[in-house]
Amino acid sequence: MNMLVDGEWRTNAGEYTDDDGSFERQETTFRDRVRDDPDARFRAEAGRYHLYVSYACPWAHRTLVVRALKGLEDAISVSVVDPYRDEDGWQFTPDKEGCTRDPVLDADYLRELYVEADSDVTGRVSVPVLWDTQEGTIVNNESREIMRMLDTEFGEIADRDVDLYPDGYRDDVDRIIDEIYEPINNGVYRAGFATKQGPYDDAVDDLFAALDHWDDVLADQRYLAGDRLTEADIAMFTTLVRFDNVYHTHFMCNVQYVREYENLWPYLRDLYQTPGVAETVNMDHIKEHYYTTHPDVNPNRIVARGPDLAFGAPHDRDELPGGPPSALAGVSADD
Ligand SMILES: N[C@@H](CCC(=O)N[C@@H](CS)C(=O)NCC(=O)O)C(=O)O
Repeated sequence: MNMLVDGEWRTNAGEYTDDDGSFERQETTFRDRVRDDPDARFRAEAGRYHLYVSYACPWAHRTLVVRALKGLEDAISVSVVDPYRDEDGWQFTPDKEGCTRDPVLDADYLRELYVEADSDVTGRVSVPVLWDTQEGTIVNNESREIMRMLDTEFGEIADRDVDLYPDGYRDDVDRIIDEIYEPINNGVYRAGFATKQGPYDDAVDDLFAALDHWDDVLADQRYLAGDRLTEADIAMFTTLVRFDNVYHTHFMCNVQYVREYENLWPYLRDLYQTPGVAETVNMDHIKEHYYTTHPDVNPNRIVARGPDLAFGAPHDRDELPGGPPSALAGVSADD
């Protein structure tokens, strides 16, 4: 695998899978927090933080959705890496459609930012990254924590009063994010990167048992935690929106398409149609990344054509109690 070891880039630093053929996701390295507190080292401020993402990455996508829903576009700037990741890791290719340069170091590779933050860093060079332009360092590179910071610590700075971790729902939101992580969010990777039949079968069993479960839950409630849109839905969304186009085929999660689920498919369309969300989905980057970046899985790098999904079709979920935050009413792509 490709990673930084003591600040040096290595392209042969061990394997993705353990001896049993099971995929193992590494712990992320930078775990500081931005806080809504004037005395905090990383205090919430407009214009101070920069977010590095790939449109392809479901983890990074979570942070983009929260940024869009809260209206943090002016306060937190973004760089988008090339969806194709080769041996050199994530790269900045500003001339490519949808990609941007790095305004911080004018770097060619994301790994340069990691080394700038810690010259001895050992770890994977992953997105998302929340960068502090004041200290010139990485605050955090764990999507769940960045999602929470953008949601709860930038209240005064955000354009919209959108709370995705509301009082009264918090325990459920945390529990659901935990519950869907291993079988669903990480489950598709466990299936796709398994190098033996047993771990693949286990991953697929867990994945579809969990999808069946949440499909049942969503028969009677609009969102995962009930009648409110929360961070748990965002965590689910970024996996579901990639599912039929990528995970079903590329990662062999082909027991069922999401679009065949009675409730998950309208739920996915409902989330997609929530103001601000559709603009965060770049299916070209998503498909290019997965189909071209994993030579062990798809050595010829052919990008599968279909399916063309009707994310904009009516969903009828508004018949259930609740709905998107009222602050989003009337918000359109141009706002
Ligand atoms: N736990 C991390 C995982 C992030 C992650 O694995 N991102 C992938 C892209 S989808 C990545 O950048 N991988 C590059 C690598 O691991 O070398 C998070 O949720 O933020």
